[in-house]
Amino acid sequence: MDPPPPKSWSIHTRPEIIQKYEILERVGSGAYSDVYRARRLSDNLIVALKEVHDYQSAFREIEALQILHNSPNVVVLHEYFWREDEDAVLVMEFLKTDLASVIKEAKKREGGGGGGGIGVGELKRWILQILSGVDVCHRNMIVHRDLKPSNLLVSDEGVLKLADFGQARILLESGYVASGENPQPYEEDPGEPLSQADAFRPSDITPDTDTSSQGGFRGQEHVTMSKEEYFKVLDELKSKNLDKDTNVQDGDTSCLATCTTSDREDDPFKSSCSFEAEEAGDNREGSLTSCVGTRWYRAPELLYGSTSYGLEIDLWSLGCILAELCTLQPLFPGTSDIDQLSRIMSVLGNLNEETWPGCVKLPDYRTISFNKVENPIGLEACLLNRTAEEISLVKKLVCYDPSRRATAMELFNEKYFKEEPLPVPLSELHVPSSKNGQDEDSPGGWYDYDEMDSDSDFEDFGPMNVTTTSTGFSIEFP
Ligand SMILES: Nc1ncnc2c1ncn2[C@@H]1O[C@H](COP(=O)(O)OP(=O)(O)OP(=O)(O)O)[C@@H](O)[C@H]1O
Repeated sequence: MDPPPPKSWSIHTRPEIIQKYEILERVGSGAYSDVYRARRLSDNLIVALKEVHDYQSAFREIEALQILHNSPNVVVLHEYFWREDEDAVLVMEFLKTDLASVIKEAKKREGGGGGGGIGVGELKRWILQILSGVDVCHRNMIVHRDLKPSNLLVSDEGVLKLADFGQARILLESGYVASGENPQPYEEDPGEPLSQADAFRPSDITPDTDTSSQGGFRGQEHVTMSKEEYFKVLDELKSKNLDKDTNVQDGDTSCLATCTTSDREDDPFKSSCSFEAEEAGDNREGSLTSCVGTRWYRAPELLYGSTSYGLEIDLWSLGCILAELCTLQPLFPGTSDIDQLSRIMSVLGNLNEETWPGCVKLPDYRTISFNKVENPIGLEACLLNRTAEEISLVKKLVCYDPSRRATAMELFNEKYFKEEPLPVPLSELHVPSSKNGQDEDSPGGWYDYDEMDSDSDFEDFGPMNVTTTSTGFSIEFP
């Protein structure tokens, strides 16, 4: 029998919750939350109760999940509890495993000679599900900002669902995202899930009529749009957003931008934010913080401090995830932001106007410079023994210039998914029975990215020369 959960958590003392749910155990903790497995007393449904300790994170998650309601590859929000001065509690469908565990198990099979890795048909099915989830977010102009294998939850049946929208933002017009009012308690009505009136809820935000005609901002209709049309819509929305932004503070909130010469005395990166940094940098006027996402999956524009990025940051993360599914190894497992960039450069080559027109305008472009990478190894070297089609898929996403990254919708139409071996049905996927190695004390299990905790870990670099420049410093790794 499970030991009783600790009673010190506030969720156990809230009558509105314990009247409806029996809390069974704590299944995980994140930067902003504790998540419990619970039983809904009315019908014994097993649910996840996510107690979110950060107002903004809770608001964003609720807002995004309501807009994405009924999307098959996004976790379902059944209900939420929201009261002033108390943590929000989100009641979600319970999904007992995730893609990180799928990868971990596949690796074990490979090591044990049990058939090896993830079969191509399986790989295709996993990828298609991820693309479907990312596509519906992006057609709703929602940038997830923290895509990684452990945020892709998996049901017993093999259905993959995007979760953890605590860092998500809706890239629509200013003032369109959240009014600052508190959402009111909300309960899913299966008949008309998002139609309750009266109080403000994030679901009261309706899409811009100009753009909804372009292809459905809700649900799962898959509208065929060329890349040009798709980006035209995105560009229109982005430029509308920018027109209204009179106060974009590029650089102020960046991870590296604050490294000035005066910061160098002790540790040149002491001012770097951690990968779980607070989002104080985001503002309602449209300037975004670059301190989002988990480092290994963080796009180069974020690492260089951009505060005016778009959906493309998710596409970079997606590319890293696809590569990881292919090789069962993280593509760029950086131990600090600088190490992250240097790993990327060793594969893709130096960042310059040729590889990414406009990169010199990135807030931190001149703050730090890297040695010239004479012979970048290329993505092929990271994807040994994978097919040309698989390498090409990853290349379409893992490229410097964000405007060159393929959209999720484009990737759907790749020949790769229509060729033999075809994507397997869900029933043929290897679904782990739990999150690997997970226990109460180590909710993240084997895959908890401990090594990413520090942003100022220079030990891995070996010798380096730090030179003061007029704008900051330059580091050379001889
Ligand atoms: N619906 C769910 N069903 C089962 N487990 C879940 C569910 N949602 C979250 N979890 C688990 O709870 C833990 C924390 O969840 P989540 O990642 O959403 O929180 P967070 O505070 O936003 O985390 P992070 O630090 O990764 O941003 C994770 O181990 C996750 O797998």
